[in-house]
Amino acid sequence: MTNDYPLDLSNFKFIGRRIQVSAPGKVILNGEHSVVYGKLALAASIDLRTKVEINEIDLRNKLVVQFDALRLSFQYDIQKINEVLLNHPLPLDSEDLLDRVDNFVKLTQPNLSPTETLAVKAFFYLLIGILGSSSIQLTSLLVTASTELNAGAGLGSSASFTVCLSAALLQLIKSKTPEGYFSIEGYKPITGELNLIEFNKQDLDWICQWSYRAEKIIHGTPSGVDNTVCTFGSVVEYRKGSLPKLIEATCSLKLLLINSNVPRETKKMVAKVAEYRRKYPKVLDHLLESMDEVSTTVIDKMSELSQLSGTNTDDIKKIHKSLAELFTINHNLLNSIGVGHKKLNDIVDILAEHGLSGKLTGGGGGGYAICLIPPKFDAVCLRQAVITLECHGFDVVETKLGVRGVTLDIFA
Ligand SMILES: Nc1ncnc2c1ncn2[C@@H]1O[C@H](COP(=O)(O)OP(=O)(O)O)[C@@H](O)[C@H]1O
Ligand SMILES: C[C@@](O)(CCOP(=O)(O)O)CC(=O)O
Repeated sequence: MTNDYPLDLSNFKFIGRRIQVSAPGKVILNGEHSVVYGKLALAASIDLRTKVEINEIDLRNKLVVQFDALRLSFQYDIQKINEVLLNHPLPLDSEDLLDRVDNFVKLTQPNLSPTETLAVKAFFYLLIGILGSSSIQLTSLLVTASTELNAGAGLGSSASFTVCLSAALLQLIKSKTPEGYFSIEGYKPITGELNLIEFNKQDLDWICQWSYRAEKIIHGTPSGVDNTVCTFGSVVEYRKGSLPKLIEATCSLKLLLINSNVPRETKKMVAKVAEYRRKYPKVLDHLLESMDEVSTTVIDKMSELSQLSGTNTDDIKKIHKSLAELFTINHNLLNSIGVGHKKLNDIVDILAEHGLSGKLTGGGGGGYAICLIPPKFDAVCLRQAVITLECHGFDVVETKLGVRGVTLDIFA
């Protein structure tokens, strides 16, 4: 199969449903990697989004797909997909579905790069699992994904992508089966009034669950924090197996996102920590436990911060100093478990020279670092820090935290 990127989208005539959804990326403020082992993490959505569109098109018997972030386009005959993947539908939680998709992608697109393969597998897994759990037939579709996030850099691009795909496919089946029932046994019916204007709590729970399953393909053993934040948005206290808790206070925090421009893959970094833990279980468990303590202390400090009024300037300063120190401790702990990088340390050093504190975020080994900007921080000094970082080849953007989760932006 050839890569036809970029497709001339004006060649397609839209004839039926038009669905566009978007979901934010995320930053982990504290607790990356330790969260995989059941420790506490604090994460927040950011103001950079992924967008997925599904359009029914006037092109007989074709599924056309384009992923801008990977500069990848491909087309399939629907008949082939039906024969191999959909004729005997399997629910999303079936191991056999994963094997079926694996073989299908290997056979039909053997020349994809490893990153492309992961994205294409996640796509087919969701498409087949979700459509296969409903009574609707696959019709000719154009599916496009684009993003403001740098993929594979620690800002949750993969979760943002799988959340959007899950949401767009859910909207498709909701709009085509107004009775709102999945047809496969074992799937609970969507109950309550059918709402085609926005996603309700029950929809969001499905989207979150499905994207978690697809994240497993891309990540290996995801903790679930990324898909939770990308689905629900906000600032979230997250521990695997417990209900996520929203934290309001941190929404006013400002953050710099600094791209080290060093490529890496989350899956490999998570595997590296697992290997360290296998070799040195006691050492690693103590380090992971310390990360848990860091997250707990940060959450306590943020809750103290939310109780102070704007006039307690000394107390506010003191808490921000503690948050900065805890960021540094967290960064050093992440270095100790093997997910640091020299460039990330350079970023943290440059920030420190300007009176700021930073840490790596997400999978590490490259990708992004983050820096909390204390309130009333000297604007000239902040500008200087940004200029110095840029002179060293790092890209810097300021972002808002705690934005909305997945949204239905167009439905026609
Ligand atoms: N917008 C997108 N379109 C297609 N695939 C994507 C997109 N965003 C992420 N991916 C997939 O997710 C992988 C990156 O995941 P990961 O290494 O976890 O990084 P991140 O920290 O950005 O989530 C990419 O290599 C690709 O396979
Ligand atoms: C390392 C980890 O804690 C976060 C990964 O974040 P990202 O995919 O690199 O954005 C893994 C996880 O929580 O699943």
